[in-house]
Amino acid sequence: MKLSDLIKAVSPSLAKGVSDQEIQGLYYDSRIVQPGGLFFALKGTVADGHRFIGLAIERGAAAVVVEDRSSVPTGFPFIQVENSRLAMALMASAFYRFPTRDVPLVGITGTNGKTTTSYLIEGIMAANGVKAAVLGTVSYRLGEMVLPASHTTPESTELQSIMRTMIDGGATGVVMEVSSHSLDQRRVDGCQFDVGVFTNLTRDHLDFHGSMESYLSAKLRLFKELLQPTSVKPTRRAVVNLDDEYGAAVARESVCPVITYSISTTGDVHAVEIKSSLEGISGKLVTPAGTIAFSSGLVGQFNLYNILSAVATGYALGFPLATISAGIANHKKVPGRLERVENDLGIGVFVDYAHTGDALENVLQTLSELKTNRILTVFGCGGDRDKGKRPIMGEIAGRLSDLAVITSDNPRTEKPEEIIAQVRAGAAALGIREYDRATLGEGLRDKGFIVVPDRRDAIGLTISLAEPGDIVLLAGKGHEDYQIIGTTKHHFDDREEAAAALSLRGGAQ
Ligand SMILES: CC(=O)N[C@H]1[C@@H](OP(=O)(O)OP(=O)(O)OC[C@H]2O[C@@H](n3ccc(=O)[nH]c3=O)[C@H](O)[C@@H]2O)O[C@H](CO)[C@@H](O)[C@@H]1O[C@H](C)C(=O)N[C@@H](C)C(=O)N[C@H](CCC(=O)O)C(=O)O
Ligand SMILES: Nc1ncnc2c1ncn2[C@@H]1O[C@H](COP(=O)(O)OP(=O)(O)OP(=O)(O)O)[C@@H](O)[C@H]1O
Ligand SMILES: N[C@H](CCC[C@H](N)C(=O)O)C(=O)O
Ligand SMILES: [Mg+2]
Repeated sequence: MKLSDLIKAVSPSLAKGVSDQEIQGLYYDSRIVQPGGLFFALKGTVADGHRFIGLAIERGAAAVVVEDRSSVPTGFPFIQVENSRLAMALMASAFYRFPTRDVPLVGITGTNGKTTTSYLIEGIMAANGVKAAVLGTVSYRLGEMVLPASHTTPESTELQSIMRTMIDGGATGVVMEVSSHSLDQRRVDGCQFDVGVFTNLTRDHLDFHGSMESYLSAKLRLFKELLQPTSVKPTRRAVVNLDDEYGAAVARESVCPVITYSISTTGDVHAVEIKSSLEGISGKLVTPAGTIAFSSGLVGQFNLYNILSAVATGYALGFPLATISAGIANHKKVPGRLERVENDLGIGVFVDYAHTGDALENVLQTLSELKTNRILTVFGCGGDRDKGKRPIMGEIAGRLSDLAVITSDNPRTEKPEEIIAQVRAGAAALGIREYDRATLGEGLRDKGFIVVPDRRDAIGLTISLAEPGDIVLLAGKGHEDYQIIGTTKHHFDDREEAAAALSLRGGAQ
């Protein structure tokens, strides 16, 4: 695409040397620039991309997009903009021929439930003959075409490129998770959403956002700015969880019509006659278009919320009720979300991605309502992430489990023992018993917790202790097949570790 065409996507404050040069690709990392590329200088949290302009030019960049032109060599073509990330998102959309103009696009934001909701919406779309590309934490996927996910929401250049590839490859719809980081960093500003979904807002990522207010305002961008009607998509909808503390604010701030959902009758979409067990949830869905029965293999009240958000989205997209209900029944299994590790020992082993206080509380609450015996929880907190959630998660795991096993979860560049000490403080403050291996060897007599820093060891120990009827929850890593220590990813999969520990007892299936 010619630079003179690409520049039309933005309103530069100044541009020099822009002509018909053919742009071969878009780059924000100087280290991978190819000849003929357009380099965006981004001011990051660690480095300032403007420092790497010289390097990008050496590697053959044809022009640069900058916020500050002082580091551009005299005579080199540049485009100066107020916000390089925003310019990159808009130009990426144009470069890849506006992928989201022609297909329905659903964006889901919120602290928890995005991945699960995206899989449910994929199922509803499929029941309506729409083949959806699903982009999020687990992978970037279109049917059998699966790309590994670097981020929950990729950077705009990757995002637009992936969507273009998937649409050309047969996608007729796109469902994507929209993380708060991506809203803050303008990764999705080149997207034309049809529906924006708000699931909930609870504590997470305060290392990045600083406060709940700024975390909320990042999420609100989707509803206040990105759902403005345009000539291409004049009818847009917001789908909002009215039961969440911040739901009313999101509904009030939305610039398009809002469809609310709730587990009480206050929501435009709600559910009645609910039956819930370890096998799943069933009942009736009430929508402005009528009422219909539903049944799902998903477990727990939090998943009822995910079902309601997906149903409200199906309704917002104008799908018939019967297809919505069929889609809910047939959705693709969500990897690592209350995923059962089968065994012959009568132990309920579940791998789950709960890595926030709210998620952990929800999943443990759900399991404790459904349990027949004890709950043993293995969990940790990620390094280089929100430190404040650590004691909170320690307290929740200690309070809602018979035994909480505190271990490591992606320590990254932090010292595992320091992370663990912060988690431990929350459990210890409950005044429950702290075990060590020797005292635990005598049996789990009282409710308590134990620190086992090595995750493999922690899983092995916990499974060796479990009795028939117990529930073992392995929380925090879900679908992840790695443990990040320092900056290196080592293969590690909770599901494989659990199966190995079960087979030591002769119980793996
Ligand atoms: C905190 C955060 O979101 N960081 C993202 C951010 O990096 P940054 O601002 O720190 O970048 P930086 O290192 O300061 O560098 C600034 C610029 O200089 C460039 N550079 C740097 C070095 C060099 O030699 N040459 C060069 O050009 C960099 O490519 C970058 O463009 O911009 C980068 C480029 O887009 C992202 O890859 C990076 O994601 C990092 C890897 C990350 O871990 N992000 C996580 C926290 C994240 O985004 N998570 C969310 C959601 C999680 C959830 O909801 O659970 C997600 O959507 O995945
Ligand atoms: N609606 C919900 N409310 C609260 N907790 C939930 C909800 N749905 C799922 N959870 C819990 O949160 C965990 C993560 O769920 P899911 O992956 O769907 O959320 P997510 O928003 O995509 O998370 P992430 O931001 O990390 O990608 C689940 O494993 C479960 O424990
Ligand atoms: N996308 C989230 C996932 C956290 C999962 C947990 N296993 C951890 O590493 O903290 C993040 O990067 O904060
Ligand atoms: Mg997710």
